[in-house]
Amino acid sequence: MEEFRILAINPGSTSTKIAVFNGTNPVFVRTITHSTEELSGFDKITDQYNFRKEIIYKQLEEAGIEMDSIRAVVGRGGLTKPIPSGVYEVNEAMKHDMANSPMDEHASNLGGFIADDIAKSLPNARAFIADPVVVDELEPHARVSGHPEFARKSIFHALNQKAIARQHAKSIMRKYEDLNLIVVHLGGGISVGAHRKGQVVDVNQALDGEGPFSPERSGTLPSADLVRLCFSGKYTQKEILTMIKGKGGLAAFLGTNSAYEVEQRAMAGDEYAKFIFEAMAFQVAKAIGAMSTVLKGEVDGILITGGIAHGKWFVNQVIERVYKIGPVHVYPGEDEMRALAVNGLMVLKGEIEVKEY
Ligand SMILES: Nc1ncnc2c1ncn2[C@@H]1O[C@H](COP(=O)(O)OP(=O)(O)O)[C@@H](O)[C@H]1O
Ligand SMILES: CCCC(=O)OP(=O)(O)O
Repeated sequence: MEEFRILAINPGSTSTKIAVFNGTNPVFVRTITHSTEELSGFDKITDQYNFRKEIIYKQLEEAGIEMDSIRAVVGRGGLTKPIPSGVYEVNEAMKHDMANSPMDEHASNLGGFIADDIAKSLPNARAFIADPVVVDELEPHARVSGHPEFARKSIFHALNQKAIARQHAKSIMRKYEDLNLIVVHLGGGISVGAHRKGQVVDVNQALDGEGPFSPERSGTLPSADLVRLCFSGKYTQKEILTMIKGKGGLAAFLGTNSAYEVEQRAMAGDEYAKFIFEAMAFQVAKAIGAMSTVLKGEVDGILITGGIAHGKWFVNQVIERVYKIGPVHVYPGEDEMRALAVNGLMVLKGEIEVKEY
């Protein structure tokens, strides 16, 4: 029997990832990285729409991918309203909410729009998103911030955290729903989630709120100092928001969003780069420690994933601080492309029900 062909599209803050699967078999996989410099030419992330779409079409064309046989285009989902984990067909309500999100922007928003656009240009394809960044399974206590004016939100690498957690559970012949895991995604943004029996009951708001600083984000900042800066007249609102997301973290300290470059610089003797990179590892380890208390110390595993998990030196810096909390497993890169494709495939085969947004 002929396998369904799926196109998976994953716009991240520092990359665009594209993959074509025949059934569960990847026949084309490509990652295009974007430097801070390259992206700083765009005022808003929505302005990157044509840039990212053209990259995708160019890559597919150069690879000679036969498009008409594609039956599903699955994009990484963005800033819709908070929703349960699952696969959602792209519809007008979703596109409206992504375009008018009260949250600041994120590249994953483009995933749903581009998937829809490509699917509409094909003879027999549907557009979906799967486990978008707004998957919300927080327990009630985790929603409370320090002031009733602010509620904590669940915005994180839901797709990869869940995919890696399930992959890990399978590898040890257990069910994801039976395990307590701390999953750490080290990408352009960094999220650290407490997965209790298959539910992400707490996680840092990795977009523009809190947690460790990351290649392009500031993470938690001292709040009163931030307020004073906002009212100092030195910066516009947009400039301050860009300090928090886009040009915060490594980009602010070291002028690059490439953790790979920072690691190379640190290894070549740049003491300042090494110090900042160590500080990032320190903050990641501290977040893992915090999530272990959410799980009341019952931690079956700490899973470290994302692009930066390729960097042994950084990962070791984290491990030496957290190995007493629970067994650590490293899954470098991500399983997002397969997760997107498999989710689309399961819908096409009728194995899971597609959810309506
Ligand atoms: N071999 C490596 N060693 C260290 N860091 C790496 C390596 N490969 C990629 N990275 C870093 O991973 C980060 C991107 O991670 P990724 O999960 O692809 O992010 P995103 O999807 O958010 O764009 C970048 O800072 C990149 O430099
Ligand atoms: C918005 C949370 C997900 C996230 O930060 O993704 P990237 O690391 O790809 O920017």
